[in-house]
Amino acid sequence: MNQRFSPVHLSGITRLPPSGAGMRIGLFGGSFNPAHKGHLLVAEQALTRLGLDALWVLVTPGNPLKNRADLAPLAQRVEGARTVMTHPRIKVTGFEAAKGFTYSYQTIRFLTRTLGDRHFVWIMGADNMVGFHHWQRWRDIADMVPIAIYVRPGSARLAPSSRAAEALERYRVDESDAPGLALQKPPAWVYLHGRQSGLSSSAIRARRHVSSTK
Ligand SMILES: Nc1ncnc2c1ncn2[C@@H]1O[C@H](COP(=O)(O)OP(=O)(O)OP(=O)(O)O)[C@@H](O)[C@H]1O
Ligand SMILES: O=C(O)c1ccc[n+]([C@@H]2O[C@H](COP(=O)([O-])O)[C@@H](O)[C@H]2O)c1
Repeated sequence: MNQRFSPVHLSGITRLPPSGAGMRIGLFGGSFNPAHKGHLLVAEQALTRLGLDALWVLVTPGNPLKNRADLAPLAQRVEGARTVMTHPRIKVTGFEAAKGFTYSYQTIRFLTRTLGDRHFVWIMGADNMVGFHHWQRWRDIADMVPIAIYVRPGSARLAPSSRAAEALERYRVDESDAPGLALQKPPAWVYLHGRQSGLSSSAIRARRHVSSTK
């Protein structure tokens, strides 16, 4: 077996990062197939704008709504995310795989129950807000944790009129109140505008595919 992906190595990537009572922690889930600077932008903006103590990058074993045919191994995606998102308050983990979690509501339920004295915020790009109503138990997610949406080219106009955004409209928090979001009782969500990145993992994969077939 390739040493890099051995079970021993995997155990190191599936640990939960350390944290303490009262900490404000952003949960930034994703495929990161591969990670890119757009992810770093969202993570850094979330840290600053939401006044977070830490941001945990949760590298999913596989988005339940995406085809896994070209999904790189978890260890490789975690390593890539650690390389791209170097920041003292950003921690990358693949812990959902070790727990056997498929859906984000499982992850959020587990974290909010077992670490009930932390203040978690779920973070996602605007494209995920557009399809959020397709997620397993999305209304329960909104009841469990405040949510921050970060603007993304291509979804900037669609996200605010998405089905989930309309259903949750009355819980929307003004952007100027974003620093207090982590302490708000859910449902509560904010739409963050700011610097945008046009990068995407699918475009990177497509470019790699073209150059490998040349
Ligand atoms: N350029 C970006 N701007 C804002 N949010 C982004 C950007 N790229 C990714 N995100 C967000 O980061 C999280 C993880 O995204 P993911 O790993 O699926 O990357 P992706 O570039 O969207 O991948 P793909 O192109 O394969 O769908 C998601 O919440 C996604 O909305
Ligand atoms: O729980 C669900 O039904 C669900 C559906 C789609 C996506 N997600 C999660 O959303 C996060 C972003 O996924 P992705 O592939 O857009 O990077 C990641 O943590 C996924 O596990 C979760």
